[in-house]
Amino acid sequence: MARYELVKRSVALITLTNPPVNASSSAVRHAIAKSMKCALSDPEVTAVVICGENGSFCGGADIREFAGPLKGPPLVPLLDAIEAGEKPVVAAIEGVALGGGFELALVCHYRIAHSKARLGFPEVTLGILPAAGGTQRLLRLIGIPAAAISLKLGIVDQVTEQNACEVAVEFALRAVAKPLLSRRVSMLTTRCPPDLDALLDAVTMQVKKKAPGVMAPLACIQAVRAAATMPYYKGIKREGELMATLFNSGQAWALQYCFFAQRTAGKWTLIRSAAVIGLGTMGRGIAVCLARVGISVIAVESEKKLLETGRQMVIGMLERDAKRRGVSASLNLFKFTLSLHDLKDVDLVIEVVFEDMALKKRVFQELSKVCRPATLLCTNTSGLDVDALAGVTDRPHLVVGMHFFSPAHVMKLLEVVCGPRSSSETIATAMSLGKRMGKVSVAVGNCPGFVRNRMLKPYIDQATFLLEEGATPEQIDKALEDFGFAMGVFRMSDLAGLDVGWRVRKESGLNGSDVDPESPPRRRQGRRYCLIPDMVCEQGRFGQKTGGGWYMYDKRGGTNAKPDPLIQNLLETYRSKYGIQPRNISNQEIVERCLFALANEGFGILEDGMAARPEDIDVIYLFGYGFPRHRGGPMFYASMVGLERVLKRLEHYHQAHPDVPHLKPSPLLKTLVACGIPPVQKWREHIKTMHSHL
Ligand SMILES: CCC/C=C/C(=O)SCCNC(=O)CCNC(=O)[C@H](O)C(C)(C)COP(=O)([O-])OP(=O)([O-])OC[C@H]1O[C@@H](n2cnc3c(N)ncnc32)[C@H](O)[C@@H]1OP(=O)([O-])[O-]
Repeated sequence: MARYELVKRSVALITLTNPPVNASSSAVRHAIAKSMKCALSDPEVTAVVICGENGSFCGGADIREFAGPLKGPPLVPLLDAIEAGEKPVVAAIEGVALGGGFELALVCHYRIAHSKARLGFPEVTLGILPAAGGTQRLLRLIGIPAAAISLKLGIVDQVTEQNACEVAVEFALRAVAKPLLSRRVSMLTTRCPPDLDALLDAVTMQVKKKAPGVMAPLACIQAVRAAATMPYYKGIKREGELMATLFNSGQAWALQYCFFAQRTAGKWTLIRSAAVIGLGTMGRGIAVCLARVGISVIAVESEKKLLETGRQMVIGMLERDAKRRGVSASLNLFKFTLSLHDLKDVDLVIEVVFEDMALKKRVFQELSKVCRPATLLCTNTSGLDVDALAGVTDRPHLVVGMHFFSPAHVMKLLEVVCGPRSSSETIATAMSLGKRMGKVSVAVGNCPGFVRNRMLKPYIDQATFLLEEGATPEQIDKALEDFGFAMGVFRMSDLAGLDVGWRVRKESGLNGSDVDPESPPRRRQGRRYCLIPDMVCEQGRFGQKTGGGWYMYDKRGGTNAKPDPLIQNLLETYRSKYGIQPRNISNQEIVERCLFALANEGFGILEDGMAARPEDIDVIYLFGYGFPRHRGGPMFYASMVGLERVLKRLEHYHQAHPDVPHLKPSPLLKTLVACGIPPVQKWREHIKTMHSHL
C-alpha cells in the first residue's frame, strides 16, 4: 500500500501503491504512518519525498470505506504529524491530488507538481467537505478569495515537465538545511479581505440560488469563515463538526451512491459469466484473471482428484492475489464441477485442455450441444488450428482463440486468434475481455504457432544450431543478455519447461517413432534439424522444474542456473559423433543469427497477413517474451540496424547454411529494401495479403 526506500543515500521515498488512483484507504494510511515513523527516526534520512505509483499522486480518501466504520489511523492526526515533523517533506504530484490527497500534499513542506497535475477538493460532489484540514490549510496558503493557477497562488513550489518524483528528490536534498517553521501551512495566518462578511454572505446567496437545499457547499463556506477568523486548532475543530453533520446525512449517501452508480452504469458487458475447462497451470491462471474482474467462473475438470487439486490451487492463488491488492478474495464467484452440462448458461467458455487436437475437437462438439446458441467458444491452444475446432461446432462464427501465456494471471500478453470464420463481434468481445482483464491484447491470424510461438521457433533453432557449431548455452545466453534480454534463450527455455516443445516435435514427426528411418542425420522434413534438445529431454531434464535442463539447478524448481558439465559432455560427444569441427563463434554472430532469424519470420508473418502491422509483432515480443524495451521489439530493432544490413547478413548466413530456410530473406524484407526502406509505420502499405479482420 506504500513502498519505502532510501534514494540518494539520504532521502526517504514513500510511494503510495493503491491502484487505480492510490486512494488513501486504511491500509495506505497505516503504511504512510509506518513509513513516516521510519523516516523520522532513521538518522541517515535527512528529507522525505511522498509520491504515488503509476502517475497518480492520490485520489483522496477511499470512498468505498465511507460505508463502514472508520478503520486504520485517522487522517487528521496523521497529517498534523507529517507537518510537525522535523525533516522536510516534499510532495511529488503527478496525475491527481484530490480531496485527502490534496490535503496530504498541503501538509508537506514543499510541493512539486507536474504541469498536467490536477489538484483540488471535489468533496462537495460527494456531499462532504475537505475535513482533514483542507479548508483550514488551503486558505492559509492562498488567502480569500482566490482563483488562478496553483503556482501563482503559491500552492505549489515548482511546476515541472519532468518526472515530478525525480525533481522532488533533488528539491528535497536542497531543502535539508532550510528552516521548516514558515513551511508549516497550519501556522500561517489567513489573508482576508476587509469586507469578509459581505463577501461570504454574497457567496452564500449565490450557492443557495445555484444549488438550493444542498448542504455541503454551505458547510464549506462556514469552514472558510472559521479559517479566516479562528486559529488553526479551533478551525480544524469546526471543520470536523461540520463534517460530522454532513457525513451522516442522506445527501452524502445519495451523492456517493451517484459516484459509483455512474461508474457501474458504464460497465455494460456481454460477458458476465464464463467457464474454464481444464484446471492445469494455465487454466487456473485464466480462471483467476476472470474472477479478478468480477466475472463468475465455472471451472471444469475431468476427474474428481484433478478438480479438488485445481480447486485448492485456485483458492490459494485468489487469496494471495487479494491479499496483495488489499481486497477480499472473490471466492463466491467460483463454482467447480465435473460436468459440462453445468455450462448451459455461461456467456463464454475458454477451453484449456491438453494440447491434443482430437481431444479439443471432442470438447468443442460437446460444448456445441450443451451451451446456449449465443455462447462464445474460445480455445487457449498455443498453436493448433482454431478453424479446425470451429468446424466441429454449430457456431463457427462464435469461435476464437484466446492464447494466454504462462503464468496466465501474471503475463500481460493475450493473442486473440481470428479464424477465417470468427465474426467481428466475436473478435471484438475477446479483445475487450482481454482489456478488461488488464491484458495487452493483440489480434493475430490463425497460423501454426500464431505470432509469438511461430517466431520463437527460428530464434530457438538458431541457438541450437550454434550449439552444434561450437557455442555453449552460457555463451549464447550471455550474448543475448548483453543485448538486453533479462534471460538468454536457454535460461528462458529452462524456466518455461522443455517438455512441451519436445512433445510438439514428436507430434509433428520430427522425433520419435514417426521419423522416416531413411532421413539423413540431422535433417528432418528436408531441412536442418538439431537433435540436442531431444537428447536433453530424453534424460528427463525438463528445465528448472526437474532441477536440470540446459543448466543445473540446486533443487527442483531452483532458479540459480549453473553450467552443467553433463551438457558440455553431451555437446562434445554429439559433435564428434556427427563429425562437426567446433569453431569459435563471435557474440555478433550469435546476436545476428538469433535476432535476424526472429525478425525475418516477423516479415513472413506480415506478408502472410497473420499480424496487422509490425507494431503488433513488437508489442507481442515486448509483453510475451520480455524483448528489451529499449530495443523497441524485433521489427523496430531490424529497422534500427537498417533493413539493408539485415538483408545482407541474412543472405550471408543463408549462403553458409542453405538447409535452414528461416535464414532465407523474406520477400517482404526484399521489397522494403527495394522501395527505399520506408519507416516501420509504413510497412503495412507494402503488404499484399491482408487478413480480413486485421
Ligand atoms: C476525513 C476525510 C477527508 C477526505 C475526503 C476525501 O478525500 S473524499 C474523496 C475525494 N476524492 C474524489 O472525490 C475523487 C474521486 N475520483 C475522481 O474524481 C476520478 O475517479 C479521478 C479523477 C480520480 C479519475 O478519473 P478517471 O476517469 O480516470 O477514472 P474513474 O473515475 O473511472 O475511476 C477509476 C476507478 O477508481 C475508483 N476511484 C476513483 N477515486 C476513488 C476514490 N477516491 N476512492 C475509491 N475509489 C476511487 C473509481 O470508482 C473507479 O473504480 P472502478 O469503477 O474501476 O472499479
